[in-house]
Amino acid sequence: MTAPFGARLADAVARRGPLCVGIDPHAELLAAWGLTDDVEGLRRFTDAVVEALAGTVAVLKPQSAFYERHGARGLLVLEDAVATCRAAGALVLLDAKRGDIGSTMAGYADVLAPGHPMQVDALTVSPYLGPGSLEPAVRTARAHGGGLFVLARTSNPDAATFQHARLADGRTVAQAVVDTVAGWNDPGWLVGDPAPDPGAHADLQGRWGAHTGSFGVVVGATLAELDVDLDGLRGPVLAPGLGAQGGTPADLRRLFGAGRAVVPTVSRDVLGTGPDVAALRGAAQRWAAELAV
Ligand SMILES: O=C(O)c1cc(=O)[nH]c(=O)n1[C@@H]1O[C@H](COP(=O)(O)O)[C@@H](O)[C@H]1O
Repeated sequence: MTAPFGARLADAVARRGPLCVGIDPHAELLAAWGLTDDVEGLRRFTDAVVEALAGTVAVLKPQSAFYERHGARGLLVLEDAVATCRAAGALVLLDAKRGDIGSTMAGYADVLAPGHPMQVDALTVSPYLGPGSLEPAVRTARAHGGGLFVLARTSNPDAATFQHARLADGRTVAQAVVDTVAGWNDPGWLVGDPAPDPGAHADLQGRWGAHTGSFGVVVGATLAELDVDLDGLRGPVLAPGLGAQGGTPADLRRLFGAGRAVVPTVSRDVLGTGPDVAALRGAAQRWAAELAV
């Protein structure tokens, strides 16, 4: 059986460092690389990023939107890239921000299961329909060693409009999302589900301490201050918003300090250095080095 995602992530980070690079083939980037905005351009862009980074970066995060906009043939490009990345030792986090009623969510979550033509290691999901709506995805993830990253406090400027709304108990929506995900990282959650063996990867837990759960949250690196309490999460934090959205390594340190399992993710700031494969690799290495300070 595949090891739990949290353990596999801790392992990948121990070997390759925590950086995640997003594969976001924007039309503007295709043009900047001298490529056509079609499936051929998409494939050449993706191949270059995968060649540059799949052997060195811990996590690659393809943005589904930019493949879907090219139709079924765009998804074939994504499918090939996912398989190549995983074969090269990178974890693949599919950024599709899925979220629907539970019965439909089960279908979306199949992307974490063996036999799916595009099986990935983890998926971004939206909690807008309520905690129960995501439970089928939690079950699938648990059964197959997959992971979920749930949008909690996102990097976009107006995120707080909804995410700072308060529940009857006084918590913000963002905090309620974090607390829900923390519950999923408790192996006792969902009695009867196959729980990860907490002893199997004890050797990997040194670096990230107890933060090796398979269920993480998204918290932007662009926040003025950390306005959610992550102490009980026991899982990873995906931190987007670096580079193009203004977030810096110093912001990451200011917001999250040390001792948390933070996966910083950068897309355009790395991708903009292409199409040269060495330049892409160099940009990712520069980010990794700055983040390590
Ligand atoms: O889930 C995400 O990855 C995500 C969450 C969030 O709060 N903000 C955010 O920018 N993202 C994604 O992260 C990527 C950021 O891209 P860059 O701004 O180019 O680094 C995009 O694919 C976004 O969809």
